[in-house]
Amino acid sequence: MKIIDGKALAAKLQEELRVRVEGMAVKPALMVILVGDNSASQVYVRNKARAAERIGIKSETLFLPESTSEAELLNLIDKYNADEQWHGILVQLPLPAQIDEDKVLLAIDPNKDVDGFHPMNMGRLWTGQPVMVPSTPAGVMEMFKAYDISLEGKQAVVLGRSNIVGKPMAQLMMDQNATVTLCHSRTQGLKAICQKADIIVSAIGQAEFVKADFVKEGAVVIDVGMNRNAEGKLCGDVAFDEVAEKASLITPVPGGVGPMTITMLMKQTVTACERLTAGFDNERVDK
Ligand SMILES: Nc1nc2c(c(=O)[nH]1)N[C@@H](CN(C=O)c1ccc(C(=O)N[C@@H](CCC(=O)O)C(=O)O)cc1)CN2
Repeated sequence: MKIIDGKALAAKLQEELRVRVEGMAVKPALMVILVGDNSASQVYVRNKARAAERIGIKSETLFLPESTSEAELLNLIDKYNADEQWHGILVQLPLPAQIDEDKVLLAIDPNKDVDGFHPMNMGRLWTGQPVMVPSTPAGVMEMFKAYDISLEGKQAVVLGRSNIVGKPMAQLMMDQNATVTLCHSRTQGLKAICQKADIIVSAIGQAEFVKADFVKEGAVVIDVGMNRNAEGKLCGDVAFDEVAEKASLITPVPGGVGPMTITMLMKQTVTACERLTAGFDNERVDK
């Protein structure tokens, strides 16, 4: 078994981005909006700001109170959509209950939607014209590339059907000619489906859900989960120690997919800047 080192790969890709940004006449700029006081989200936005700084991306984080109304947030998004100094706008999820997440994601200019969550960017991904791709699945694809994991003709299982991970993950793997089974909480015979998989990507959000008896000998196991176990320790969806004995390649948590998520967000911010400064417009299908 070999461990896929997301932290090392992220550092390498961030250094490549730093060099790319050094050569850009207009420096990319990212606006991050955090509503409320979710402690995990605070860690993530801080890590995004640090990564941006390392790469040479200008970034600002707007900390809004938990009581922020939907209208207030939508007004701010309109303001940053119109402000040419910002190439990327990101609203950290989850949002407080009074704010409709779908409305917020729809309000972000698709050209500045560095998270790739706008329905237009989702639709473009689904129809084979990706522009902005959700960072977590994009990060997993970079891991496949870096570790020479071919998806061609492989049986892949994705656990979890969220818009930000499961669905785009399945699409990206299909684009590389994998046969993908997208499983979820109502899937019957889930273990048997997993046992046939060459590649398992788990984003189900349950600590140690994927056990050794789910996994075929030699399978590749990617853990997107970010959970706390009974002792309050950060862990993924995969029972790492026992699954590692059967897998050919496996990602740890922490230090696996997480750092890649932030790196891919930075990459998309650089791309958004390049596209916007070159006058590309996502809403035109010919671009
Ligand atoms: N607007 C967005 N919101 C959320 C996204 C997203 O892509 N865009 N994804 C997640 C949170 N997330 C990024 O925002 C994220 C989660 C985890 C990590 C990470 O590096 N995890 C570390 C461990 C960190 C820790 O110690 O707690 C790791 O796995 O090594 C980065 C980004 C939901 N919201």
